[in-house]
Amino acid sequence: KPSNSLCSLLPHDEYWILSKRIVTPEGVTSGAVEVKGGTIVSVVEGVQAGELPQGNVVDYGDAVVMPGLVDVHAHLDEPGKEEWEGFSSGTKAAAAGGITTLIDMPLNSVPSTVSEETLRLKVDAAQQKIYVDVGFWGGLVPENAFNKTALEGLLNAGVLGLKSFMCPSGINDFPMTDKNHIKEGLQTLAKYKRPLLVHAELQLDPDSSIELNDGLENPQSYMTYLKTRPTSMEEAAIKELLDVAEDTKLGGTAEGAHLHVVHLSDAQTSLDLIKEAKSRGASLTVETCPHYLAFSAEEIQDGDTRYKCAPPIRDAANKEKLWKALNEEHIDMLSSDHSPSAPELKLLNEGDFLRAWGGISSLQFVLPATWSYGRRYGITLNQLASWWSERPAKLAGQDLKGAIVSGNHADIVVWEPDAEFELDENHYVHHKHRNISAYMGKRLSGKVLATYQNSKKAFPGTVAGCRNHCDKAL
Ligand SMILES: NC(=O)N[C@H]1NC(=O)NC1=O
Ligand SMILES: [Zn+2]
Ligand SMILES: [Zn+2]
Repeated sequence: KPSNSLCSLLPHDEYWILSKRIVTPEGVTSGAVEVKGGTIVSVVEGVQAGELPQGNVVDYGDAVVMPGLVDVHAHLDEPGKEEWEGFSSGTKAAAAGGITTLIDMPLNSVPSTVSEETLRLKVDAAQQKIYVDVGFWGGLVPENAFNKTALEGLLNAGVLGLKSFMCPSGINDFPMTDKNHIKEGLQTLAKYKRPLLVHAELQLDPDSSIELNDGLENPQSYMTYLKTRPTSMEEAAIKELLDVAEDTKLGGTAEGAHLHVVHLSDAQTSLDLIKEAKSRGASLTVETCPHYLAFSAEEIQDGDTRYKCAPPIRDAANKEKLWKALNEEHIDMLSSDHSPSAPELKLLNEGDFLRAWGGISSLQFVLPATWSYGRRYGITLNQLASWWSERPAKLAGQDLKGAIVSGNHADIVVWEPDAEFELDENHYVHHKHRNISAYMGKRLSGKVLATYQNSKKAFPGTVAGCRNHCDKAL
């Protein structure tokens, strides 16, 4: 149930969104998207405002009309960690950033979403608070991995798939899984034709970070942190995963299940291993996140723990390779991995990279961030729609989302690629804590003008002619 403080669009059940740049799977076209009862009825090519019923038309000129973003990886932290983020602040940030569907991760809230009961707590906590569509991943943890009844209960209760960690997650009630847990979990997922999302880092030598903690190296230097999580950790995890990925092939023991590697940072051997497994027929996809594409380790200032995340942001050469892999379709999609904490845990005063919370806060800015840094690599609007909408919708099993085609949900973002803005103190940020976001202080291009979700306008809330709760809207 969405928030009832949402502002509905125009006082019409049917309306047209007009633009010279509508991004459809066939390409960019000029015309109108016809919406009725929250569904896209048609894309009318070449039509002009004057040819449509007056009053029911919003003409956006040459602003881009694109499918709303589907963020398959965000941590909203409710219930239990309301002081970190929340359904209300998080989904307002999503709407303001052009995200119309967000799939919440099973950890960082208390309790973690690892059973039917804990999923109910999530759903209850979200009631009346959400401004965009929200779905949930469940957790695959040692406790439920060999318990088919428990996993089926969780899947029957509505999680869209499962997520597991191959290294310590930093959350006590979300322990890591090994290869055997994953192999077993995939058997159940096969029956439901659902994916397993994996945080693929494997700690080879647990002692290495202790040495660094002993003060031998400067904990305020990002390079020190980088040494604690080398690319070999991603490589080792992916190597183990590839074994079980074989099971997802046609005719394999887990045919129907799907493996998805979250937030890939290493664009070299780890990516090569993924490519190989794909070519052998494994049902496998991989995502990366805007922070790996926007920033590089060399430019992170000493003590600026806003940039601490796992896996870490690597060097500039790696960043170039990530863009190349995206452009060549070896990386399938993007996600935010919005993972904020209470500001105190970022230890911004001490600037200790080894002890600060690892997680990037970015939700509201992922579209302009991808565009601002990506336009230098010649990315197209259709690529953006594919990485941010079409493929993530498919991963989450949302067949009626992710593309502007008739019959789909009217989930739409309207944005202006050439409009620039400064993320300074005057910029309205909906995240619970603006100061911990890695993008604050940056200048970005790509301004979201409006976000439509089903029969509503989710952002901005105040619309001419709307008499519905505008005071409470965004
Ligand atoms: N628990 C949690 O959100 N961890 C995330 N943070 C991060 O930087 N990487 C993650 O997996
Ligand atoms: Zn992770
Ligand atoms: Zn995450």
